[in-house]
Amino acid sequence: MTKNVIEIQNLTKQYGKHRGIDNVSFSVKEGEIFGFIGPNGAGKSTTIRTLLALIHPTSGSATIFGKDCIKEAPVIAQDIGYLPSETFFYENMKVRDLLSYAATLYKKDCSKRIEELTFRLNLDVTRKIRDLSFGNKKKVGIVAGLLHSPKLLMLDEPTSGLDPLMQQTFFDILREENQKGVTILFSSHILSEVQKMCNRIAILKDGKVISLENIETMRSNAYKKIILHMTETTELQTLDMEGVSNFEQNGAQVNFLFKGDVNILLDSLRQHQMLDILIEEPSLEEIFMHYYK
Ligand SMILES: Nc1ncnc2c1ncn2[C@@H]1O[C@H](COP(=O)(O)OP(=O)(O)OP(=O)(O)O)[C@@H](O)[C@H]1O
Repeated sequence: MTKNVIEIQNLTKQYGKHRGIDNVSFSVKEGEIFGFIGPNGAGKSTTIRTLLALIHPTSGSATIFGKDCIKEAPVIAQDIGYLPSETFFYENMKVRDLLSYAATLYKKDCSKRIEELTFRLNLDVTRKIRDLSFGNKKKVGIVAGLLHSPKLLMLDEPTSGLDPLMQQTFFDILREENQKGVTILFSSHILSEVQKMCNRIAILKDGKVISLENIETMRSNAYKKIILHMTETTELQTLDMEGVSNFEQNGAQVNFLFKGDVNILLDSLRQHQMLDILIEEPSLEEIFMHYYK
């Protein structure tokens, strides 16, 4: 049976009077890419920071590699790579020096891996941190998180600031790591990137895990948001069809969510004159409202 790399039991973090996370429980299996998704303020960072013992839980417990994540934090840290959502580095240091310094935290020679990663991410190691753009600082964070070839990666909103090409390179690197057996906890508020990368996801809302899903199940239940700009304001009676929900018509603009065979939908729409059609991914809030009906 596959081992659990992370096991979280009833983890609660209260920031004084403010809710951080409330009774969070889930586990991540060895070799999994596990998505951790939720809107801003849901508690993703709080969960990750508690697992890393950067903050202490109010109650509950968690283990990583079978060890208590608070009591044995220093031992566990040797095998974890962490990419925080916002990176803070010594602004005056050169990238090369900063990465060499980060490598001294680990009991191994990381120089070859630093070279490989900075090359792949096209990161100029001769520049000072303060002269880097937001995206390039993010790349420094990625290299710092991966340089010791950890067995577990905890990535908190890792793609913010990376251009699409770099995101692709970064995803390629993550997939290669995963193929070597590395387990990945990937937090995001972008459903599409989680769907692309992950095997399973936990959905967090208001500090609570509201659902644990297999990504395949989630995909087969995927909603699309459809926005139509009509040439006239006639009522779209024909859209009273299976798979349509949250239907709203405002003059010539029509919005609704659709789940099902898009060909049937397009056949139905063909009967109308339209100026434009937009097909978008619904927001997480919309999915929360409709996916779990
Ligand atoms: N240091 C703190 N003091 C007080 N409240 C905090 C603190 N850090 C987080 N919180 C609160 O805990 C809740 C969870 O925040 P958290 O940063 O974990 O969410 P998140 O899912 O990572 O959101 P985001 O996507 O915006 O980073 C929020 O309501 C937030 O206001």
